[in-house]
Amino acid sequence: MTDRTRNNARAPHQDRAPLILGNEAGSFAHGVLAERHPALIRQVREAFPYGPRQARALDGLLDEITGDAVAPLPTTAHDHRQWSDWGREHVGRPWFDAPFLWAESYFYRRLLGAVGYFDDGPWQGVDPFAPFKRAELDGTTVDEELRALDALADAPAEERANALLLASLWGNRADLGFRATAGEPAPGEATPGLVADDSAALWSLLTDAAPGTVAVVADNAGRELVPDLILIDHLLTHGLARRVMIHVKPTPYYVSDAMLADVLDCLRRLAGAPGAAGRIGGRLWEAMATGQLEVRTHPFFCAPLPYEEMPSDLREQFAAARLTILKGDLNYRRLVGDRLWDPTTPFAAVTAHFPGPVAALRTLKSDVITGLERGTVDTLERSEAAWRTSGTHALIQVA
Ligand SMILES: O=P(O)(O)OC[C@@]1(O)O[C@H](CO)[C@@H](O)[C@@H]1O
Repeated sequence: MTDRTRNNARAPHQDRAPLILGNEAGSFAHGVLAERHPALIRQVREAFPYGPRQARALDGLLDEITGDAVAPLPTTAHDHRQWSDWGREHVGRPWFDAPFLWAESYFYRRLLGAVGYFDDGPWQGVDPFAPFKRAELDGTTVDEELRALDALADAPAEERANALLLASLWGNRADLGFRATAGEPAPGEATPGLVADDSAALWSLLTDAAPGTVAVVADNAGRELVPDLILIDHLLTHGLARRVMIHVKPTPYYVSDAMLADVLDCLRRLAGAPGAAGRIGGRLWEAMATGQLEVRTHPFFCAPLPYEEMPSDLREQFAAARLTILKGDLNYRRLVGDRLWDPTTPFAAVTAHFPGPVAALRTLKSDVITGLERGTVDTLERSEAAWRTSGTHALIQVA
């Protein structure tokens, strides 16, 4: 048992920070529920020739999220009981009054229901976000990013490692959910900056003397997952990890979140590229075949719950890992709790529930933040109003 598995007590700060709700006009959370979600329904509706039943269901969902109370899942849904349990306090009440994390998660579940994702029939399992993910992965930006690997091939190992870590970190900017609202600027257009950098601690946990299993909890597909996979290749080929488990979502979620199909698309994209990228793709393909790289999934990854409440089977997997790397903003919100923390609240305190060493690689795209120095917070507050949500800043935090 590690110190962390013993330390399952609630962090002392846990009850003091308020949960983020969607009902504060002008807040980031309110904007997501009021603007981003309706825009997303319209985009999905246009991206497929859905039949009248699906179109009606999407229109109904649009009406519901913009005005009506939260409706339950139909009693015939496979996960009806689970969601009625999770939604006991929210169903029948305004969408905006629910916790932001719950409302977003339930929105994606309802969207999948509207397009018939779980129903018997030809639309079963058709990812409503696939056209957006595919367009991004096929784009020329990915070609450029893959070509840049050739220049890195001869760089000293440490320089290469740090460049790949940063590429994986900043890959999190390419989040298609961000693009759902027309006119919203693409994230990260301003000069990027790290607000916390524990990269030295991260590398110190990964030693080639006694490499262990590394868990990577993936976030977005495409332009985020490609650099994640490249980083994983680096860990495996340099003996910094004996095995890597990459955890992905079981169903479509938050627009661009990665599923197994997306991992396969990215591997094909890499393997089909010329130069260093193609060699990396070939090695990863082989690593999948030998089990050195394993894709895993779990229903909890689409649950509206913080990691503190993860089930024991997942907890055991993370406890067994030398390091778990959690990618992206949503994983961060679920790791520390979707709360309005004082930004100087220690990261180690709010992640004490996590069963093993954990690293967060995240660009800042929501109000949640912990573990900052007071001076950093003061500088950020003076310099830019939207530093928490615009994706212009990022962090590497380790505990
Ligand atoms: O987890 P990711 O992909 O980095 O970000 C997901 C995200 O864009 O979705 C939410 C809004 O829908 C935000 O909290 C968050 O920024």
